[in-house]
Amino acid sequence: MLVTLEGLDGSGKTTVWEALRDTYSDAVFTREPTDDSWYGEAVNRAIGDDDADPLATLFLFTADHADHLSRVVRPALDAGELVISDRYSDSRYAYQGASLRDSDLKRPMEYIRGIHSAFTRPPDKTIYLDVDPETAAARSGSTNKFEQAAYLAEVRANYERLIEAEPDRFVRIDATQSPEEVLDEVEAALDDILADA
Ligand SMILES: Nc1ncnc2c1ncn2[C@@H]1O[C@H](COP(=O)(O)OP(=O)(O)O)[C@@H](O)[C@H]1O
Ligand SMILES: Cc1cn([C@H]2C[C@H](O)[C@@H](COP(=O)(O)OP(=O)(O)O)O2)c(=O)[nH]c1=O
Repeated sequence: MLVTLEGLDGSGKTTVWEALRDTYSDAVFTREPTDDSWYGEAVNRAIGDDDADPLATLFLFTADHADHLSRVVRPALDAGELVISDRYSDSRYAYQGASLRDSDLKRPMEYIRGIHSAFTRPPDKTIYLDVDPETAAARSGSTNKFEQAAYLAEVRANYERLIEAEPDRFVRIDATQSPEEVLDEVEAALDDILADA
């Protein structure tokens, strides 16, 4: 089973993801962008470059996803493992859908979802940590171009469109709560997901 964690920078995904490793120690924990491949390194170069071309950045993230699927996700799922990924394809739809809003692409998010539909492995469930852009930007320290409140507001709107399109796949968690409360709710949601599997 593939469960993904999604949310704005600063929503608390990594904090939750780290804590879950103790509770679900048999699961395969992974993330996007990957941190163990040259594809992921190329992505992080683009993240750190304010002049990086947005369309080229989309394809770097997508290349990293293709490698992540073949090297990590599909083998683990084929072995019957529970896979928990900190960010996955919804981040591409939400973030690059926003960063390409002024491009020649008429409907960027739909274009990106179309590219992925030819090869991706959709999540079975997605836990969405919901937080307002101002809180998210304040927590993340606005350290990179993706962490600015105005941009995060567009990303959040894209996430809401994804949730509206697939309400049964998403579990919304109020991430403005304390870390302990957020983690309690995420673990309860994950237990429910696994019980229904
Ligand atoms: N529920 C929370 N309430 C307040 N601060 C939080 C919460 N969750 C995480 N943080 C803090 O916010 C910052 C970003 O958390 P992180 O888990 O890295 O978020 P993300 O991976 O979603 O960007 C960290 O300093 C973390 O300690
Ligand atoms: C996976 C992914 C991440 N991102 C962005 C979100 C983050 O700002 C940045 C790096 O992701 P990450 O290292 O997960 O940052 P954070 O832990 O703060 O969420 O890349 C995309 O724009 N598209 C993607 O497909």
